Amino acid sequence: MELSLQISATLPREKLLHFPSKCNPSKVGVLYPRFTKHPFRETSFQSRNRAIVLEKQLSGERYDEGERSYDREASTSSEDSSFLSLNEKPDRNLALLDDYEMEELDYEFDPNHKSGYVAVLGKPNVGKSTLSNQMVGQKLSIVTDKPQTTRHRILGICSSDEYQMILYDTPGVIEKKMHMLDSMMMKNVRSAAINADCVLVVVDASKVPQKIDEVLEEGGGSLKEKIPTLLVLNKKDLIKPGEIAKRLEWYEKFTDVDEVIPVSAKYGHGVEDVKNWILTKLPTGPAYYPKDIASEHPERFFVAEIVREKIFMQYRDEVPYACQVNVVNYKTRPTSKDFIQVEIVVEKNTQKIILIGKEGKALKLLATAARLDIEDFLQKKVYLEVEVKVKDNWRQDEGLLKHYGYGGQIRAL
Ligand SMILES: Nc1nc2c(ncn2[C@@H]2O[C@H](COP(=O)(O)OP(=O)(O)OP(=O)(O)O)[C@@H](O)[C@H]2O)c(=O)[nH]1
Repeated sequence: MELSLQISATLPREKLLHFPSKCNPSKVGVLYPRFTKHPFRETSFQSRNRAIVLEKQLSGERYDEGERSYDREASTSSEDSSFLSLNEKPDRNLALLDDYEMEELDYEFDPNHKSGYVAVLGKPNVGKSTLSNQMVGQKLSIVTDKPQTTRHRILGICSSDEYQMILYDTPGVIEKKMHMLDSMMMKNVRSAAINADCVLVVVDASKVPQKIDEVLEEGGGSLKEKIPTLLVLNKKDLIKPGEIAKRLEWYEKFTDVDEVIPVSAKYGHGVEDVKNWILTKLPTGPAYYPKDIASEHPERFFVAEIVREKIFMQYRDEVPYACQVNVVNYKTRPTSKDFIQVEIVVEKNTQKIILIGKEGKALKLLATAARLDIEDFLQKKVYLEVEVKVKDNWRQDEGLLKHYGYGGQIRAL
């Protein structure tokens, strides 16, 4: 029989001060509030294409392949509007505005404006998410002290008046692929570098230096042209200055990268140098996305990620890795708190029992910690309901994995 327990997140904030000793809340900063992305907002290239297609449809004129991509999107979106593709890099030309749009949007064309895609690669736990979050200026990827917490490519957007960098924070490159989930995650890593204008390979400075061939191979080995590559020597705060110089020398000598920059992503040291290096590699061109958005992912994606982060903080060993978090219902209610229903899928009943805890206490603690962060992120009060379900071997089930968003698409509605 399917055992099920629903918990609403109503523990008072004070109770949260008593986290179990194994989790360290200070490791996870809350930086959500500046997020301004609306999930259904069109990007400039989408709106431009929509205008062209509609205009040509009205006049009976044929439209070309590039333009038709909007049309296809429009026709599939009515049947399957709940999915958002993460694989395609938009055509740079489509981001260009015509004279009419420039006037309409009061847009001044800057011929020196730079824009492009940056893939952030590296082994698990080296600090890729921390670096990406620092660059974007807010927390988009979950950061924990456990390896392999990032499961999706997170598209973070870092804009200023002069540039727009689109960052793909990827799951760490893993050698042993234990589950189909691992293989599907690696597939996403591969396509990240294929789409990139430059690549950052992040390594942990506190560890013995290692060749990065495998990381580069997973990240885009089949590419004919070499993409400009920066080696980011992260966690420099953990070693002595003399050691940093030795590591730097080793990586310059034994890897085929264009430059090595030591940083401490956690404390923001050297992050500006990384940005400056990227700027020298990005082509000139207009912004791909409106300047005020920080991610292409919809809010519900981040809600699920926040719950997942809290699971990593609160539970031990294999349990967090066996959890999949899905937002199954998300209702915005203008006159009361938003209603969010989340399911946590685990593989075994024993994991479910651990998640729920004695008299449901552990799940209640988890739900409350998640609710507080979700409220910070959304900047409004929510009613959060959390349910735990068992789905045998979900990490090996291709159909389920695609449904959960590991096939390059995520649910947007
Ligand atoms: N001391 C120190 N710790 C850091 C630094 N950057 C990241 N960390 C810590 O390293 C751990 C892993 O960081 P993440 O950013 O989650 O690493 P990741 O490479 O994205 O990990 P995966 O999700 O496994 O791919 C966290 O505990 C971070 O706080 C740094 O510059 N200095």
